Amino acid sequence: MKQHKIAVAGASGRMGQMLIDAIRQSGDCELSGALDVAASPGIGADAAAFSGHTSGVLIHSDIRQGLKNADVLIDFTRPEGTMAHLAVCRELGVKLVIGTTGFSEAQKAEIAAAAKDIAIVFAPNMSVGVNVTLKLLEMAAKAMSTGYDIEIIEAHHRHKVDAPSGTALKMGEVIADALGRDLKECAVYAREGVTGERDPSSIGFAAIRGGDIVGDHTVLFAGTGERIEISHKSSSRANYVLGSLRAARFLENRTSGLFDMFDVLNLK
Ligand SMILES: NC(=O)C1=CN([C@@H]2O[C@H](COP(=O)(O)OP(=O)(O)OC[C@H]3O[C@@H](n4cnc5c(N)ncnc54)[C@H](OP(=O)(O)O)[C@@H]3O)[C@@H](O)[C@H]2O)C=CC1
Ligand SMILES: O=C(O)C1=N[C@H](C(=O)O)C[C@H](O)C1
Repeated sequence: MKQHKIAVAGASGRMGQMLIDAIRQSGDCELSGALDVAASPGIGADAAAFSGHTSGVLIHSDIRQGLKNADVLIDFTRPEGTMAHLAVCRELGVKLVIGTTGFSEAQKAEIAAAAKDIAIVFAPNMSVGVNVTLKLLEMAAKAMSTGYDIEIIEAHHRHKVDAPSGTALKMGEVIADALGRDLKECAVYAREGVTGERDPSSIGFAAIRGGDIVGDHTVLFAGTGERIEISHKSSSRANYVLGSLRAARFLENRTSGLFDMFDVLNLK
């Protein structure tokens, strides 16, 4: 019995395609709709065609059409796409798993407001490993609150459009919170020229883009006579896909509220 009727936004994208295949292979999920932007070459094609299968679901650009049979929408698109999907989900009472990154503060506030009416899981990284790493970072930051310089280094494929990654920013937030700092005040996103000595209260970020790197994150705690590196490396997007389906299942009995992967994985 297929319990979860899932629509996928960004159906022709890297995450969308893998998700559609994972839904096909799951025992309990059914693809109920597929969305993409009007200009996408995938519009009108069967959503599973890329993997040589037939789902019977065509990729639409009409959001209402794509959502008409869905319990939950999983969105891996761009912030402007997510915001358009969010408005229609709210209107139709469709739950939402948001994996997209790169939102402004105003857009995040709109997502939080919509969660008063519909249940939403919103997380910059759906992988179990990354979320466990976030917990490790919380502990490490508390234990190394003085005498250690903190730098966050991330590497992603050449197609990624936002930097630093949503995950790197989340790592920065978790560490800043653990240290009683405000990331907005202590983050350093770029260094060039005569920068002066490092401010010990700063949290630095470095973003590397190249090739087909799926997603690597390292947090460096550099002290005196030692340094500690806490790393997570993705070898495929399967971890994000499996986490997204867990998030969709988690929403089954929830009608409203804003959740993250700590809620889904019981890490709070
Ligand atoms: N939370 C997590 O665990 C993860 C998050 N991500 C995030 O998910 C997002 C997508 O990543 P990825 O799949 O690699 O990206 P892709 O570019 O491969 O896919 C994005 C998809 O969204 C579509 N799209 C683009 N703009 C819009 C829009 N305005 N409205 C609706 N659809 C749109 C694209 O269509 P077209 O190709 O025609 O432009 C494409 O189908 C990124 O923000 C990324 O950072 C990625 C992996 C894991
Ligand atoms: O764009 C990607 O690929 C990824 N984006 C997410 C992010 O910005 O953190 C998650 C993962 O790192 C892959």
